[in-house]
Amino acid sequence: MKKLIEIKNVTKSYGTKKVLAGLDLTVRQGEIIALLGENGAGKTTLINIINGLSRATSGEVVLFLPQSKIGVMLQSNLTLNRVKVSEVLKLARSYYDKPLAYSELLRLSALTEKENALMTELSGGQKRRLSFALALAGDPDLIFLDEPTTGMDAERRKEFWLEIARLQALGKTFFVTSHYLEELENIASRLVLLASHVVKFDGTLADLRAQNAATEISFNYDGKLPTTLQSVVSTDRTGNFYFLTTNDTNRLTASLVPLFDKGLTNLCIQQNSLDHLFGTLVSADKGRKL
Ligand SMILES: Nc1ncnc2c1ncn2[C@@H]1O[C@H](COP(=O)(O)OP(=O)(O)OP(=O)(O)O)[C@@H](O)[C@H]1O
Repeated sequence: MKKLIEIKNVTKSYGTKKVLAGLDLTVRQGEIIALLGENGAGKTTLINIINGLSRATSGEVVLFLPQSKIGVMLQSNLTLNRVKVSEVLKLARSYYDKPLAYSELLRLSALTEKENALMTELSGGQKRRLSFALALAGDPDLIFLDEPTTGMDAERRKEFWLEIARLQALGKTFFVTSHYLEELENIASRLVLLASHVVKFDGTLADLRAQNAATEISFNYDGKLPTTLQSVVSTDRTGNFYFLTTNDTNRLTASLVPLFDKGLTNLCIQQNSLDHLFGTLVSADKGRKL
């Protein structure tokens, strides 16, 4: 697929504070990249550098598309006093030679019923959706979404991600940051984890599962687990709730069978979640630094 951005050896420091140190990344058309990292890892800094809102201390960002074909949905909503939804959408369109049709922008904002409402009258989730539509006003090919679903309820989040999937099918590319990892799990085609100032992981969820532990097994059990359990990668215990990970589900489950007669209940087997894998990677990274 066509290259859209190439980031080469980018570093960024604020005074003596190092945020990015030799970061390399290539973005290709049609990808939905989830940019992951703890608070302060440098996600917004990287997005700002790519968009020319902040300057890298050194290194290079090469764009293979015009800046006007990049849309950005910032982390905070812009709210103008005494301006209606319809007016701000029309204003955003006026900045571009080939904007999306007004009716399409209104549909993307999911505010058809609120077309004549003032921006100040919108709820938090509605403001987020309006910010999304504004980012799409110029019909961009690459869209940055910084914490896009903050304030949206479960149903609105679902609708939002369906819209992203629809736009991806049309060839649009997305770069997303969110602390709601469960919603990125299904949509992201690629995960990029920032930690210790560099890209610590770059690949698919399947790659991440293969490199760590593919499956989570949890259950309730009173007492200590026997040493006969097979293929356990990690064990966590809170009271009588056990949380195990494994790369060989069948072997571990088979070795748990004798515990059914000894009070094991609520056995649950599922694919390792991005939430848990992220935690594993971040703590491994911190462990290495000690
Ligand atoms: N203008 C600035 N001046 C000084 N330090 C800054 C500035 N902007 C960001 N930082 C620092 O750079 C680091 C990275 O911040 P950044 O906002 O990029 O992190 P983030 O990964 O987006 O975090 P979050 O998940 O909380 O949004 C933080 O330690 C932050 O305090």
